[in-house]
Amino acid sequence: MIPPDGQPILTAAAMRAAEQAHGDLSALMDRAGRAVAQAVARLAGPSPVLILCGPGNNGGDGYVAAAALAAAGHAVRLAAVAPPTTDLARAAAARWTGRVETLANAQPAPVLVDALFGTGLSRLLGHAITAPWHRLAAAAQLHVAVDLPSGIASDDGAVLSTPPPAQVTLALAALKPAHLLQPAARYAGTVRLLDLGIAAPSSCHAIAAPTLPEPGPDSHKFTRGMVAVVGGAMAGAGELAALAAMRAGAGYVVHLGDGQGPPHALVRKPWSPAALDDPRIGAVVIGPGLGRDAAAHTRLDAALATDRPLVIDGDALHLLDLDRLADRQAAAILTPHAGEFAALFGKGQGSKIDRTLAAAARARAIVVHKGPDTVIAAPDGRAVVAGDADDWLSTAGSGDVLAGATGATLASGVAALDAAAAAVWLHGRAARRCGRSFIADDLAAALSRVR
Ligand SMILES: NC(=O)C1=CN([C@@H]2O[C@H](COP(=O)(O)OP(=O)(O)OC[C@H]3O[C@@H](n4cnc5c(N)ncnc54)[C@H](O)[C@@H]3O)[C@@H](O)[C@H]2O)[C@@H](O)CC1
Ligand SMILES: [K+]
Repeated sequence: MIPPDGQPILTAAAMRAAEQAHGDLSALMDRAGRAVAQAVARLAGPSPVLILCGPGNNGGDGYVAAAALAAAGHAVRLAAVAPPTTDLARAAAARWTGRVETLANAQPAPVLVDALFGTGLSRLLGHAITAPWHRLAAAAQLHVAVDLPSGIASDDGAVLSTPPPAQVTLALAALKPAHLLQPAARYAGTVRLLDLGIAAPSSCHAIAAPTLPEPGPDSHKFTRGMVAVVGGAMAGAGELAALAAMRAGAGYVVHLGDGQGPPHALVRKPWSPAALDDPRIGAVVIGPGLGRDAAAHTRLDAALATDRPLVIDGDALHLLDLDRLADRQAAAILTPHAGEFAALFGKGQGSKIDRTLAAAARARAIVVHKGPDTVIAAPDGRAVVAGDADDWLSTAGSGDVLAGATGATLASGVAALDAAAAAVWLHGRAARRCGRSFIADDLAAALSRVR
């Protein structure tokens, strides 16, 4: 049971291609079912298990798992929604010599295993399936999904039919987008990967703890990374971003604009375009509290005209002409939430991952598409997905904190995609450290503890 951090994410088609390339599908199902049995046995302890099997290969995994649990002496029953329809599932079902109960009449068990549908789900689940399944799940103490919670769309995380939430989802061979994308991910509970020994290459991965440069004996404030935050109409938002940049590890942070007060470590200068010419600046953060007036336009213009790496957030995203990015050599990271993303890139097509990749290609920049799930995409087709954001992050200023943290990681010298992913990771972890009803200032402070 491998944690999802850093693991490849595959669409259903890519997963099928990886299975085909492996060749021996029956051996693969055998491995999958046994791995599920082992995981369920560990989770269930001595408690009796009821496995619900669908007609396809997800159900096939369920039959193999049931046979393996029974062979190990575990109390296990099985209920099916329909007879198996694939050769693989039929062969798997033949290995289960126990009784096959109907879903409608099945009695509850303390541990319920959902092997109804996986990556092959193609339509809504009927009431004849959902009603007894919800009844059985409500009576169970532990609900485990095989590969995916049934009823959710593997590739885009849509919920076709609302499943009873699982506490644990056992992803087979690789993660699927729905394990991390909302709204599906909230039904998956804790996701654990079962390694089936097949190569599952992907340019899309789950977020993982970053490797960021550590200060050494020869470090000084400018080698740690210098960040310039462009202030604007709402000075507090820019200052919050500046504070976050300091807490995320930047050695020197300057706020260009109005505003005063602590922290004393923050360097304050009045806005001037010339201030951006300092060659020591490793990243310019623009957008938090910038406003949308003529002055804001001028400041964004000046930032785009520099050769410094940029983090573009908030108001600056509303003023941004994407074509201006095409001529720039230095990296740019855009951090839109859903509304800003739609305004900049339109509705788009496909999953949040597809749409963010298309946006990154269009902008020729790293795009951090924020939300309860955050997708970070690069123009070269790589993507990183962060699931399960802390719900308490829905607080004013949390985006400013992310923008500032991104300035720090970008100024530290790591590649732009890694810098963006690192900041998202630090931000997410900081939120967890803050507990409940925290404010953005607490979040910025917690970045130090996460670093
Ligand atoms: N990833 C891997 O390496 C492996 C995957 N395997 C399993 O194979 C699964 C995919 O199997 P399948 O492609 O057979 O797909 P599923 O088992 O997910 O479902 C397909 C079957 O369900 C029917 N169906 C789809 N939606 C329905 C609905 N709403 N109501 C009623 N029937 C519906 C289809 O007509 C088809 O018969 C994976 O999720 C995984 O569990 C394993 O067996 C082997 C290893
Ligand atoms: K399932």
